[in-house]
Amino acid sequence: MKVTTFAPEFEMALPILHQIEAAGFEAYFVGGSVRDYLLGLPIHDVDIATSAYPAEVKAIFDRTVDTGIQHGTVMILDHGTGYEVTTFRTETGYQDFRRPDSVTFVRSLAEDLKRRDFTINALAMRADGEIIDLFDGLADLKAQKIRAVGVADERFHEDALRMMRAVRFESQLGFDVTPTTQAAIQKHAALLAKIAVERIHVELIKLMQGQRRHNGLKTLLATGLNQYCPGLVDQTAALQRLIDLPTQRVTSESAAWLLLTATLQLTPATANQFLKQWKCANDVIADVTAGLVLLPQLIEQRAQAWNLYEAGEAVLTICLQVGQLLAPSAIMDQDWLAHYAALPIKTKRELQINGQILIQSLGIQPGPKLGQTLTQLEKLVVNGQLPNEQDRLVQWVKQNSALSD
Ligand SMILES: Nc1ccn([C@@H]2O[C@H](COP(=O)(O)OP(=O)(O)OP(=O)(O)O)[C@@H](O)[C@H]2O)c(=O)n1
Ligand SMILES: [Mg+2]
Repeated sequence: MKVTTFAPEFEMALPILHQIEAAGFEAYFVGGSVRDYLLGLPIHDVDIATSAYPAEVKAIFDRTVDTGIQHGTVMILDHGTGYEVTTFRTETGYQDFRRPDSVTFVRSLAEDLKRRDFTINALAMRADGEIIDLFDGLADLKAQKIRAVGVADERFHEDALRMMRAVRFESQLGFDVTPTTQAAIQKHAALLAKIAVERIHVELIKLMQGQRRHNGLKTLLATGLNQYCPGLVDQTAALQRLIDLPTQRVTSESAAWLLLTATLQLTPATANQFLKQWKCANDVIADVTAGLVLLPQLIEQRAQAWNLYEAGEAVLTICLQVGQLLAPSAIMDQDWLAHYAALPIKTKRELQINGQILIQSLGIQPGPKLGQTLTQLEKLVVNGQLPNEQDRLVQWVKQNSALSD
């Protein structure tokens, strides 16, 4: 098969392929970019594979960086954006199920493609548009199948993370893992224990945000991969609830974790531990734990102005997304975004008073009481009980607060 038009992302990188070919070597676009282009999906990174050895690649171009030279990867800076060019390689050993014991550079594209994970990821595209399809990846793209290249057991032994990639692609692409590949995942699920949680995290969160989340989750559960994921061990009932939810997508990492922790019925405190085990970033943990406070308030329709204010717009947004899956009618009964928009202030910075002003205008001393009074004022303004005007706020302190005693 030959494609006649290129995506702009490929057009931009074509001079690199041409230069490598002109030097007498082979060069191809490979991996996810070829797959996504053939599926009509947006392209993320354009990866290039070549028969030229790293030193030969560096001799062809003016500006290069050794980004992963021991694995055969050189970054080319000659054509604007950096492009990673990787020498064809085979890997042997895999004693630890995640890193090859040694990488051997080879001159043959076939040798390189046959150690890739799935047939749809083992396609290569030449500068003239010819698609090299040694493992029936095109047929699998058409049939929407995720099939390991060659013997599935070997592919998962080489890198156990590939089992998570399989279920992630099921969700992202809406494809199905073939029965043979699925059986191999089930057989080797325990190898996932060898993989760093950070890498599993990336795949799980892509799965959770995919268009067919339930598809990937079903296979995760059916193969027992969940048994090697922190906090998901023996969570069959919760995962089944997640599978049975409406199919709308969640579109951020925080929303994905909120959906997962809410379905697992975690509290903010237990979610904090769960998310730490998954090595989540602190800002994600903060949003998700705040979301677990607000979400039930929204679903039970008891969220007050102060609750919305404390949560903030970002947390409200993820709660609405997740709430629409967990309790659609309850969540949609009120226009929470309008409630939020109507708040007199959105942050403390907007409050027309601060400690300095109180100290100056009332001659009071700094201390814990000052902080308490400011919080009191903040609540009164948020609840619409006092206008956000400096004079009125100072006046109120004079008349009401213990500070002026
Ligand atoms: N564990 C892995 C990771 C990657 N690959 C190969 O390297 C390519 C690029 O890897 P990567 O960018 O991680 O994944 P993509 O398939 O490109 O998917 P994404 O769209 O998420 O980048 C894959 O297509 C596949 O050919 C592999 O065989 N085994
Ligand atoms: Mg990629």
